[in-house]
Amino acid sequence: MSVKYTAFEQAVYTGRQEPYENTLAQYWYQHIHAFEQQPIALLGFACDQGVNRNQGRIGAKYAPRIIKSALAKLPISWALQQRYAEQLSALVGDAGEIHCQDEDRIIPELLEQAQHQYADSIAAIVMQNRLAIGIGGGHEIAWGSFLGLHQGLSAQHFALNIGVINLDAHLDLRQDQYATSGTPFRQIAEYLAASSQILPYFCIGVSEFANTAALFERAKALKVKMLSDNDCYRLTWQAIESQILAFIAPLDRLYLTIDLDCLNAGTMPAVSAVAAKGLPLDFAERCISTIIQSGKVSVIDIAEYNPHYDIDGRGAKVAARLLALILEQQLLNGE
Ligand SMILES: N=CN[C@@H](CCC(=O)O)C(=O)O
Ligand SMILES: [Mn+2]
Ligand SMILES: [Mn+2]
Repeated sequence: MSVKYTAFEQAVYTGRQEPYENTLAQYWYQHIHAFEQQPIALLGFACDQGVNRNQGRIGAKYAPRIIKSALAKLPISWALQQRYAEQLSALVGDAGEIHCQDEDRIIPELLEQAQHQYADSIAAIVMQNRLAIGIGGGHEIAWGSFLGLHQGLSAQHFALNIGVINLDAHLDLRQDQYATSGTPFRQIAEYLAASSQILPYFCIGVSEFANTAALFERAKALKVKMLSDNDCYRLTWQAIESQILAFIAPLDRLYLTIDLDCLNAGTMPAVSAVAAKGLPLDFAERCISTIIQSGKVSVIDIAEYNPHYDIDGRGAKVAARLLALILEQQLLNGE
């Protein structure tokens, strides 16, 4: 029962062999290597402790390896190849995984240790001015991602007006006896409140049927900006985009976190808390593209994929597609 670090594993990155194709037949597995100086770093957070403490269905600790392996098999777009030509292998690095080795039991302090170790690695990436992409694990990854970003920016004395955008059916503002996958944004808000700062927090996709009135009351007290799952279906994209842009405008930096249970269950069956309604994948992708195009995103994570509940690997494909979209948007940004 301890926290363990494992480095980049070449064996995760395999895919089709196409020796008879032309040179445009390129896949991510051919171009992701150990993290050194690449502009984007992937960091796994293999952890079930947060979901277990939150009375959920465990299994998310297996996610980082499976999601990386699914990403490995996706092709690299024409646009990226045109832009980067011979440099494709210098774009994305794998910084390994932090494992919260909890043996499926609730263990005091172990999650906290894992979150701090993960945060330190995120901070190191942020200090190199690279984009850090965390792959959970449950949504307890969010406390580590934010802490890492905050520490990384503080160490460089950079502006700390950091906003959080969370694509999620849940507010994750729970009050509990300890940190869980349901508490990260309350933890962040309290951390900032200790230095009299307010957390700019925008939750997109929040469901009235998946959060108690106590949570909505806390969200109101913390001035959380929300778009409900119904809003996401019923408002025009123009109205939603303008809300996202208005939220981002006054901020210096952004932390984007994607809880996969924001998606409809057909698209994303592989989560602890399956959505009864859930957002369309296209909507989530539009939001993600708009947010990345702001150029302010320093840390992104994807949380809650649980392979135990996947159907024919479709959840892994969706998670990998979102990751590939993030890589593409970030790398083509500023064109
Ligand atoms: N990551 C957090 N998730 C949800 C889980 C809800 C559930 O298990 O039903 C939350 O705490 O609200
Ligand atoms: Mn959720
Ligand atoms: Mn969540």
